[in-house]
Amino acid sequence: MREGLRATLAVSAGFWCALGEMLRSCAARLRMLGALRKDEHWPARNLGPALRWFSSEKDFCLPNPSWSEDLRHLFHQFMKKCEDGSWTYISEKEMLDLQKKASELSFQNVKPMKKKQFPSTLTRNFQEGLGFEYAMFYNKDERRIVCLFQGGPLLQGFPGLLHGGAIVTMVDYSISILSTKTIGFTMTAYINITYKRPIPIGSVVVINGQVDKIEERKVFLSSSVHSADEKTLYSEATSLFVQLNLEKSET
Ligand SMILES: CCCCCCCCCCCC(=O)SCCNC(=O)CCNC(=O)[C@H](O)C(C)(C)COP(=O)(O)OP(=O)(O)OC[C@H]1O[C@@H](n2cnc3c(N)ncnc32)[C@H](O)[C@@H]1OP(=O)(O)O
Repeated sequence: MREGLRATLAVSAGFWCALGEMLRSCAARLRMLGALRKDEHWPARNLGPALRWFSSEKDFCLPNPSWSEDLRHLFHQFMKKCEDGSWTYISEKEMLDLQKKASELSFQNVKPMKKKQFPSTLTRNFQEGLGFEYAMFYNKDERRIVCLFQGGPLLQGFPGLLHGGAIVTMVDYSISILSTKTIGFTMTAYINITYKRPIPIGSVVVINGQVDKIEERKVFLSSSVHSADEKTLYSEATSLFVQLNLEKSET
């Protein structure tokens, strides 16, 4: 009898969780689609606050209701690739740890922000589905990084298309994690990007970054941005990251 009751409660809890997830998913998709509606003046009404206060407890790299089927599909494909250890999933915690360590570095004339004022990195400051939705995977042996990226309506440039600055931001951030994981903290010295095709807002792209060459403190990288089906090459970039000379920057 008690077993039966427990099973009923478990089924019912599962049902409410699934229903809650479904409603959240619909709300996030509707919010994104509402923002994309052509007859709506931008900024769209009823979006709620567009910026979020960052919570370190949540892993924003995991699928959320605003993720499209394409993004979920690619995410699960890459999670499978992680099973043999060749690729590793980069969790939000790992990114936050890097960011925390980075915030401890001292730069000339830069006052570190107080912890309370400290939001996350640019790419995490938007509400779910409205800005940068992404997950990253790292291949240590091949010195590669893959970022699965879905850009939301707040990243609009031309109507319905992603702003080039948002694209290069995501490329830069991905390869900055790659170069940092390869030789320690680095900063972008330059990034040369060629935009070949426009990216529709809400579509999923795959950013591939790789280390081409390391010369002492210099890391040369190349990257590309493709559609999820790999048929369209949207952008290509070459860049130089320089490992921080901490002795110099601490003075
Ligand atoms: C995951 C993290 C999470 C952390 C938190 C999340 C962070 C995400 C951030 C994403 C990435 C960014 O946006 S970074 C932000 C944008 N970038 C910046 O603000 C960087 C500003 N620039 C600088 O601070 C500096 O110029 C550096 C650090 C890049 C380099 O200065 P330095 O350390 O004094 O090095 P320096 O001696 O000048 O140069 C070292 C070597 O590099 C060469 N070099 C230097 N700059 C260039 C250049 N533009 N083009 C060609 N070559 C160059 C020099 O010729 C030299 O070669 P040789 O003579 O040895 O052959």
